[in-house]
Amino acid sequence: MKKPYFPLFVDLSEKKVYVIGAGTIAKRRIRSLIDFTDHLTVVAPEVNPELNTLEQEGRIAILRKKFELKDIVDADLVIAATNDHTLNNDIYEYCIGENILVNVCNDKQKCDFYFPGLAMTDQVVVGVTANGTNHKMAKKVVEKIREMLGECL
Ligand SMILES: C[C@@]1(CC(=O)O)c2cc3[nH]c(cc4nc(cc5[nH]c(cc(n2)[C@H]1CCC(=O)O)[C@@](C)(CC(=O)O)[C@@H]5CCC(=O)O)C(CC(=O)O)=C4CCC(=O)O)c(CCC(=O)O)c3CC(=O)O
Ligand SMILES: NC(=O)C1=CN([C@@H]2O[C@H](COP(=O)(O)OP(=O)(O)OC[C@H]3O[C@@H](n4cnc5c(N)ncnc54)[C@H](O)[C@@H]3O)[C@@H](O)[C@H]2O)C=CC1
Repeated sequence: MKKPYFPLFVDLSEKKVYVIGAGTIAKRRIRSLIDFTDHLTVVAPEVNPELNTLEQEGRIAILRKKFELKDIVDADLVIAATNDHTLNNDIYEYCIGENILVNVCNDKQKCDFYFPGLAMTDQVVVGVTANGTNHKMAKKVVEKIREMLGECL
């Protein structure tokens, strides 16, 4: 049986994180990531309005353009979250070749790491995965943990 993924708590504060795509899925991931890095760049021609606000607040940078591989030459971590699956796959292939950690949101086989559901307070960070098998269960567990942490505050 495949072994579960280890919950490694990583210092992303100085890492260059790129999210390609700026739709529904990307927005949720960006909302999670901004608490962990000051170097988050989004590349997409169409951008969810909530992300414009984060840009105005200086919390993310946005390149409003179609993605090109040269956009991520200095990347440490990449999330491919466009609705173009061929492009997501190209991003995956490039990142694997360049040893850049990559997550492709529409294909769990193309993820160096899974994106966790997050529950956070000032003192605690909890990340939850169902090992790629059940994002609905991950969501349910996260909601329970959020309630529990809320009760402790
Ligand atoms: C494997 C994984 C890889 C990765 O890292 O991308 C992956 C993969 C996929 N997700 C899909 C769809 C959706 N995922 C969500 C939500 C979440 N997905 C998350 C993680 C992961 N998703 C990774 C580990 C999963 C695990 O732990 O088992 C969470 C935890 C974190 C986050 O994304 O922020 C977050 C819940 C927590 C939270 O909300 O707090 C919703 C919305 C919802 O559920 O409300 C939908 C819309 C559909 C719906 O509504 O059903 C599909 C499309 C196929 C399908 O529909 O099944 C795939 C592709 C595939 O499975 O191959
Ligand atoms: N939203 C959902 O609930 C689910 C989404 N998915 C998958 O997740 C992926 C993303 O879904 P959503 O966020 O809902 O899509 P969306 O349609 O909301 O957003 C797509 C984003 O990709 C960007 N994009 C398209 N072509 C691009 C290019 N050449 N360069 C840069 N950016 C480009 C668009 O500008 C847009 O910001 C898709 O592959 C979809 O199949 C799968 C299951 C559920």
